Amino acid sequence: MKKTIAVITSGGDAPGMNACIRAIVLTANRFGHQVIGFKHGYNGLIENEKVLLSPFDVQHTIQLGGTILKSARCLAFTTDKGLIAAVENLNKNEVDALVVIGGDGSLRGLDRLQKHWDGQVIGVPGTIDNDLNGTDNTIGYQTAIDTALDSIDKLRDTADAFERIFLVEVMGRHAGFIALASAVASGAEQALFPESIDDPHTELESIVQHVECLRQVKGKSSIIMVIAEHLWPGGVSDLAETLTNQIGIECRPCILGHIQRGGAPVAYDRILATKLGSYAVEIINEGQSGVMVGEINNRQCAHKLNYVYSEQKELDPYLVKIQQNLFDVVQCLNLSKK
Ligand SMILES: Nc1ncnc2c1ncn2[C@@H]1O[C@H](COP(=O)(O)OP(=O)(O)O)[C@@H](O)[C@H]1O
Ligand SMILES: O=P(O)(O)OC[C@H]1O[C@](O)(COP(=O)(O)O)[C@@H](O)[C@@H]1O
Repeated sequence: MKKTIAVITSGGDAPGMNACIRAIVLTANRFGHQVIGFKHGYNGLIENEKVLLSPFDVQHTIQLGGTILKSARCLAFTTDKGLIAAVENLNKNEVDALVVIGGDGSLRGLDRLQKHWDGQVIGVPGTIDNDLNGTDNTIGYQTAIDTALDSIDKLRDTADAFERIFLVEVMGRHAGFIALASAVASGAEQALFPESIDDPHTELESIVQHVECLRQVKGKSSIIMVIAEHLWPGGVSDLAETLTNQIGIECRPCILGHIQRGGAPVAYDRILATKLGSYAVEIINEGQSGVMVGEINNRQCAHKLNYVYSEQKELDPYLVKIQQNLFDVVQCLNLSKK
């Protein structure tokens, strides 16, 4: 049966969203479905801001960062009035299935929508934060790590030249995936992320001790600390100032910010986005609804929407352990004293 499939990109944009839109359009076209793109996330559904998407419209977009459909956060969609307007426009356009490419908030919104709309709803994990269950990687995460890594490598050059201490803030809202991965890959001497720290202020003493021990072990040498955003009240600038005062060595802050959301998607994200976009259309054909598509151990899968966002996704415990062990200088010093 030929269907009308609507697609939006919502919340923080992520490299690979275009590759996913492309895969949805090309796969849908193969089955004779029509695709409507609504623009600016859920705002487009409420305002009926739409564009028909043909294979021609998505050609040569696989390599582009950002999203050709634009993205946004949309407070109105969280209200009953906004939700009703969105449902009315979906019905008015005779949409059979809605695909939302976005993060946990977008998928929460989609879960709410499905209770008020009869069409099929399918989520696709698109966020640099990787904070969704039901998939090993979200679209954009691998690119964000590489982007952060590129900057941290450059910081290391200048940090080494001046033998300085840098505190680098990376994104991740309430999840430490980008912080942990970019810290391990860059050889950062310290990684601080929400999953490893309950109350940052009670950790200050151990952070200070860690830096002092590093200086003792490594001599006057550069130190890179990767810190997840929102971890330290006042951010890395405040932490850098606090550390500078405590240890008497100047610590410099560096906030990578939205640079981590941009750029061409790496091959992994292009391929993942292509697989998940195609798979989303395939399960629409099967009549599925209320699920997010994902990939676990290289196998495509679909999990209920409320499963993917309800629980905090676990970091790789082995990676957490070795990041801590490799730079457990406090223990090194204690052992060398024995
Ligand atoms: N609990 C919710 N109910 C309805 N809509 C929501 C809910 N949470 C988020 N949304 C919608 O999804 C949008 C994107 O969510 P947000 O958390 O900002 O980004 P992301 O999807 O990238 O995590 C929000 O602006 C809002 O329109
Ligand atoms: O661009 P904004 O609205 O300031 O949002 C910043 C947030 O968006 C992100 O880049 C992506 O998060 P989401 O995918 O959940 O929107 C977070 O890492 C960051 O905290």
